[in-house]
Amino acid sequence: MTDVGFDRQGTPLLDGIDADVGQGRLTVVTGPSGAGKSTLLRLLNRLAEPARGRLAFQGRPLHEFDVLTLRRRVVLVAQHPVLLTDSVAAELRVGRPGLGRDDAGLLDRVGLPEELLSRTTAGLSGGQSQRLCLARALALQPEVLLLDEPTSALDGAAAQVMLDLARTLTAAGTSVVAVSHDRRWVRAADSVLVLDRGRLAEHGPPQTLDYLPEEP
Ligand SMILES: Nc1ncnc2c1ncn2[C@@H]1O[C@H](COP(=O)(O)OP(=O)(O)OP(=O)(O)O)[C@@H](O)[C@H]1O
Repeated sequence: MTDVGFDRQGTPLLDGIDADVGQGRLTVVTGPSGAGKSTLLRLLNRLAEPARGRLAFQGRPLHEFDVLTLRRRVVLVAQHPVLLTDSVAAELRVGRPGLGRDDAGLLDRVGLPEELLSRTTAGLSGGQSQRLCLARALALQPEVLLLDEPTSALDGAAAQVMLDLARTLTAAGTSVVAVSHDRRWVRAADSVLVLDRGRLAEHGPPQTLDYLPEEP
């Protein structure tokens, strides 16, 4: 991101954002509510388009990518899960109809039991739905995973599974960018972007930051 800005109804919502998301790194975007964190994440796979500045992925301007191709490589898991099918097994195949018999493995990676495979999506809890959306995203084997508040619907143990998964993914070369208010995520990050009222207030490894989220 180079000098990136985004406006809503003529008012700058993000401005002057300069940042790098390195390959195989965990980047955490944090800061007060309404600072523009989700909007920043949406810019990274063209769910929002910048009003100013430049975004590039692997050296190529983001606007040159075919949107569908980009969104299969840079996959966003939204804060509020949207399930697209009526069964857990079908949900895992949304992006990869030819997916083999790795369903149980995908569920296991996000901390869901294999028994869910025979269930409908209708009866899932918020936390289960959020994790199923993440498993659906993992089926695409993304190069970059964008996570918006990945632990907002999870208890402490399940939240730790998510953080461990993020670190496993980065160790395997996937880049993870997560919006989070959780101090554990901030402390575990390779790099942190602190947004405040649409500006990049701080950017660096966690130990160099003044800002620490209120949530434990
Ligand atoms: N669809 C929309 N229409 C109008 N305003 C919006 C819309 N989406 C976001 N905003 C506003 O843009 C600003 C930034 O929103 P954004 O969701 O990016 O912030 P955030 O830092 O992710 O907040 P939070 O931590 O509360 O999720 C906020 O003031 C918000 O009210």
